[in-house]
Amino acid sequence: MSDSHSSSETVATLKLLLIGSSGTGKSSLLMRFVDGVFLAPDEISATIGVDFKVKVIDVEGKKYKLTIWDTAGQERFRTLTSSYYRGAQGVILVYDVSNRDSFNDLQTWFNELDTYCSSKEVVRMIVGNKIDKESSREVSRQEGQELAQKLQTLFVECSAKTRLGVQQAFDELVQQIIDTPSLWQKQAPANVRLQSNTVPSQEYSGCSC
Ligand SMILES: Nc1nc2c(ncn2[C@@H]2O[C@H](COP(=O)(O)OP(=O)(O)OP(=O)(O)O)[C@@H](O)[C@H]2O)c(=O)[nH]1
Repeated sequence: MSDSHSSSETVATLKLLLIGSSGTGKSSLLMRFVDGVFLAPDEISATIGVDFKVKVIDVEGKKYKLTIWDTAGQERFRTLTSSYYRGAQGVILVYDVSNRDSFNDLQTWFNELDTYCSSKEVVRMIVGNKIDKESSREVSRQEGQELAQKLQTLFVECSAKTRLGVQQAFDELVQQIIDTPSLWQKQAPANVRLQSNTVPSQEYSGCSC
């Protein structure tokens, strides 16, 4: 997969979400993936509400527009939760490998995901971030893998700081979405007359939840 600077002729727009407890590095992962940067702790602030970034990527000669949504981990900043989940095709649940509480919190995040995004097709991935903090690691790679197996999600460990594993995480998630056409190939051709009980879509109608 590679970057593309033009958003023309995109095959589909894919909506991806980042969820997980506060401070796990969701905004940092988004910035690393989209902008290629990592902000120092004194340069980054907690997300208030929702933020999103757009990136066009090239997969096997076809362009896909990713809209990647980053929500606040802190409960008091979370609003409009259901609209945030609506239409998502891929969800990344982030924990911090140096913070066991953030790993234990994953079940709660998973429950929220199940509540708002009941479709079994939506691609889920657990990401253990901050692997550069190896000396203060509290959650082993094996534990992460076992939870992912139990919850039937993809699993990647990474570091937004060093960028190790970040591209791989997004690549695997997007590839799995592309391999599940029913998630995003719901657009009716412009010249097809829709049945009266069919809701017309604009660019796509990947509302999977
Ligand atoms: N060492 C290290 N620190 C990281 C990494 N990713 C993020 N951080 C730091 O962790 C802190 C929290 O990062 P954020 O990206 O703001 O976390 P968040 O999950 O978006 O937090 P909320 O917006 O409150 O939900 C910041 O000080 C980051 O610099 C990483 O891979 N390694």
